[in-house]
Order: sequence, then C-alpha cells, then structure tokens
Amino acid sequence: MDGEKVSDLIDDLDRNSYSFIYYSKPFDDSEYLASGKLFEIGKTNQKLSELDKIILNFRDNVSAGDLVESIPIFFGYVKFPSTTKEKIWSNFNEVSWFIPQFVIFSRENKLYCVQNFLSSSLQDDLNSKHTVEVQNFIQQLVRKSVTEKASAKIEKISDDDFSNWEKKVVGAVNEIKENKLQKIVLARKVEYKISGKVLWNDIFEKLNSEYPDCMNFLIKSHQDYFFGSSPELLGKFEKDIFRTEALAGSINRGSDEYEDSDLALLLSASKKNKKEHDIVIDHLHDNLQKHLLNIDIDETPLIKRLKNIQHLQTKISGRLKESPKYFQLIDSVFPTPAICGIPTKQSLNELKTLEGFDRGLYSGIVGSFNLSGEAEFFVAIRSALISENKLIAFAGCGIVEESNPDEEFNETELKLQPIISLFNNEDKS
Ligand SMILES: C=C(O[C@@H]1C=C(C(=O)O)C=C[C@H]1O)C(=O)O
Repeated sequence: MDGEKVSDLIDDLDRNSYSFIYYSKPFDDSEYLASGKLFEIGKTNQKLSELDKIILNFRDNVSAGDLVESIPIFFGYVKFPSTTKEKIWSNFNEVSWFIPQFVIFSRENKLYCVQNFLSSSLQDDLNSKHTVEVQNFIQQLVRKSVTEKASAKIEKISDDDFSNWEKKVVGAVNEIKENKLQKIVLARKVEYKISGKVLWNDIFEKLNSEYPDCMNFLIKSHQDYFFGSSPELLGKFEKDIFRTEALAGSINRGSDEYEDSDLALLLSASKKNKKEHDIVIDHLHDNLQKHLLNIDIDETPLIKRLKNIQHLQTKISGRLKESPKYFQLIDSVFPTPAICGIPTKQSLNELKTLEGFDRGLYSGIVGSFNLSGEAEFFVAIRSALISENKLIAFAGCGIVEESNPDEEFNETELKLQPIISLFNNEDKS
C-alpha cells in the first residue's frame, strides 16, 4: 500500500467494524488505525493504578523476543471521572485498553499492517489461517468511500446558553473567593442534530491539515463515535524518560502575523492566565516528584499556536526512577487542573453541581502503549460524541478569581471551532 494515508481507510473499516480507534500525529508523521479486540483490560470501575499489575502479568507471559518496539500494542481510552453518569456514554467503558487484531500504520509514506494473535504455545506460530485473515482484512479496505461525498449538516438543538453559563462562572468564582477552590475548569455541552453522511476520510483530511500540531482521533464503539483534535499531551513514556506539559491559558488568533504576536504578548503578560497556567505546572511538579529523579521545567512558557486559538505551553520532563508503571504515574497526575481544577477532589465534587453533566470521554484520555516502555496519552479535548442523530460537542476553560463570564464564554466558542467547522453548520443564530 504505497502513497496512501491511513485516514483514507477509516470509512471502509467503519462499514465492517463496530470497534476501532484511529489516531494521527501529523507533527511526527504518524497515523494508526487499530481494529478488533483480541484482549481487553479495564472495563467498568477499574482503578487506573490497578492496570499496571495486569499489564506486567501479561508482559511476563510474552516471550522476550516478541516485545515489539516503537509500535503500540494496546490502544484505548479512559473516561473523565465524572460523578454524574449519563446514558449517552453507555456504549463506552469507563476504561478500555485493548490489543487490536489488526493495526494499520504509516512509516515514511508507506502503509503497514500488523496482525496480532494470542497463542498459548510457541508451536502455534504464524500459519496459513493468519495469512488468510490478514488478506481478508486488507481486502475490506477497498477505498470505496473516497468517491463518496460527505454531506453531514448540523443544526443546534440545545446549548448551555450565555445566562446559564454566567451563573456557573459566577458560582465558581464565589467558591474560589471563599477559598474552597483555587481554580476550576468548567465546560459547556452543545447539542446538534446531525443529518447526512459523515465521511471520516474527509474529516481527518481536514483535521490533519488544519491542526497539524494536534493528536487527531476517533474512537468507535458499537454505533457511537467519539472524535476530536487534542492539542494537549498528558504524558509520553520513552523508555526511562517521561514527558508532559502544562497547557493552560488561552487567547484568540489575530488576523495577521502582527496581531497574532501582539495577542501572544498579551497572553504571556496576563497575570490571570499565568495563574491558571502555574497551577497546572505546580500540580504536575508536585505529583511527579515521586516518579522522577529530576524534573526539567521550561523557564518561560512557549506559545502553542493553533488555527483557532493560542495557548501557554510549558514542557516538563524527567528520568523515571524505576521501569515505567504507566498508570500509577498517570493516576497521580490525572485529571490535571488544566481540565479539572485544584484541589482535585473538591473540583470534581463542585463539577457535579456547577457543570451538572457527565463528561464521558470529553477531557478523558486517549492513546496507546506497548510492553517495551513506550506509551503516549493525550487529553481528549476539542472533541464531540456522535450518537444516533446527535452530535454533542464539548469545550471548557479554566476559571480563577479574576475570570469574567463573557471572556470565558468566547473562549469556549473558540475551542468548539475545530469540531463545528467540520460540518455544514445550519445554525443561523
Ligand atoms: C478544557 C479545555 O481546554 C483546556 C483549558 C485551557 C484554558 O483554560 O486556557 C487551555 C487548554 C486546555 O488545557 C477544552 O478545550 O475544553
């Protein structure tokens, strides 16, 4: 398969599979499409920190020669720990990490297909049965969809309108003034009716070219789809090195380079945004200490400039004290105050009343890992759920004492853009 993109194959797979994950990182030229479930860990109510035991146990049963490097083995997701649970998310587990039967990925402009199979004895090696399976799988992906036309349209049916939002922000600011919280990230949920044909090829062609610095993803489970364009790395394990970032503090884009730079300067000088940002740095620093030997933190935040918005970004890294237990570490930083708040527990409780809905996978985790110390986890923001004839999009922003409801509302509008602009929007309001 020469010169094709993995994203070109999604719609054909979609016709034949009820469960897959696609994700791309245009910034490092990689794309993965993982289909079928051979083995799954997680499921309902599994604590994150308990996953490592299962993974290590699994690893002990894999012969060392089979430990693949630089290709993920497990793909999956974790929901945001909302205390409210809603039916719209019931087609997704709380936590799911699975070994797919097939993975299609690209390297240097070529597509490759990996077939995984579980075998109880070393004698049961690759045989003709497996060759037939992989041939059948590839034959399904005949790219019929490339000639189809996308026609999906959306029409707004319900929204956290401004007055509702204002109440939430004022409520949050009061809690902060009373010292119950330092920061809380409030989100809006906007519902649309969706009609017409969604073509994922098309959607990811757009996201990958317009948001090249994001991790663009799609998770299908049963007949529901969760997708988005995440600018935020939660954590990357590269053998003994761990990397993460604080991404918090936002401002709009300008109409030209000069205005862009002026806005970036304004963002860097803003005390309010610096406070939102520093709270995330401190949280990561404090909770990573037990896992890392040294912690390197950029001295001044960079500007991460996306098509719709600019953010303050501080890169953080360090050497792991021991061989990675991915989820023990992730559990001690997630959910970060970039998407939840500080203190974490109080923020989760407050979200129940202030936000009042189940975030499901929005602001959860999506990513992959292998058994050789390599893993990457992204924060599932700038995202939406498509279920039946509804598209439900989410966007949130950090509230501190100085926050103003109008500005924060506008920030959520900017953050909805990557999703909403993919569709022919019939909302005239
Ligand atoms: C919560 C979201 O974004 C987060 C909040 C940000 C902020 O408050 O400035 C910036 C980046 C993200 O960490 C979202 O996009 O929904």
